Amino acid sequence: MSYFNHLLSNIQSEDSILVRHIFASFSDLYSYTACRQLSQMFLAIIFFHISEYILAVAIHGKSNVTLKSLLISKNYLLAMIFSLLEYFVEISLFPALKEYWWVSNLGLALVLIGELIRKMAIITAGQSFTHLIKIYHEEHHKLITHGIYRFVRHPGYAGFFIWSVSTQIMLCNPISTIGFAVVVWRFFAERIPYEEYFLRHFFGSQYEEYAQRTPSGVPFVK
Ligand SMILES: C[S@@+](CC[C@H](N)C(=O)[O-])C[C@H]1O[C@@H](n2cnc3c(N)ncnc32)[C@H](O)[C@@H]1O
Repeated sequence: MSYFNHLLSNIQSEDSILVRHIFASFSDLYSYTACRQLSQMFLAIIFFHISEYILAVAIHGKSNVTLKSLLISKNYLLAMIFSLLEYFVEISLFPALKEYWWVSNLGLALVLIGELIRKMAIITAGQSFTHLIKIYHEEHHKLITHGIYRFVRHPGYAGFFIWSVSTQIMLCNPISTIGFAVVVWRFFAERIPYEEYFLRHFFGSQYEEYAQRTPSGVPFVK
């Protein structure tokens, strides 16, 4: 009996050494830092795209919404893949860079703020908020100047700008933080005048007055 107990305890202690060894190697590869930051990133992305689609269906009806409302383009995918590559290279070569928790947590807070601003815009504008820019005036398209649109003219874009750049701050990715800021800013700096050309056409002086008293919401875009 005592022999078996001895054998059992030997096996248990050898097992636990082995298990600890496996866990140590596993945690080297997938450290707490990487697990937490990457989980936050994937949750942020999944929540953003699925909620965009669900809101579009809820507001415009399923028959008027396509998978394009998931807002996943080829360029967007490439940017996200680049940012993950940057993350893996940096966590392997300069792991200390990912340990600036105040930076990562600030990014997380801004991701939530950006998401909230964008979703407030979509809900406030309702049917007037379409993922494709309207170039013909439809009857149900009303000028929205209340709620979050009282403070900025493009809360949907401002929210996305904050959200996308902050995903990179959250990952402590310096190159992608700058890259995302430049690319997303340029995209909106071109899109806003184009969108407003039609809004001025649809709503005339009403839009002009609104634009005069309300900032765009995207930095350095008038
Ligand atoms: C993707 S939504 C973005 C809306 C807005 N730019 C924003 O960032 O919240 C684009 C559509 O919203 C419409 N839109 C933009 N501002 C609007 C406003 N203040 N009132 C009504 N429709 C607006 C545009 O005509 C366009 O078809």
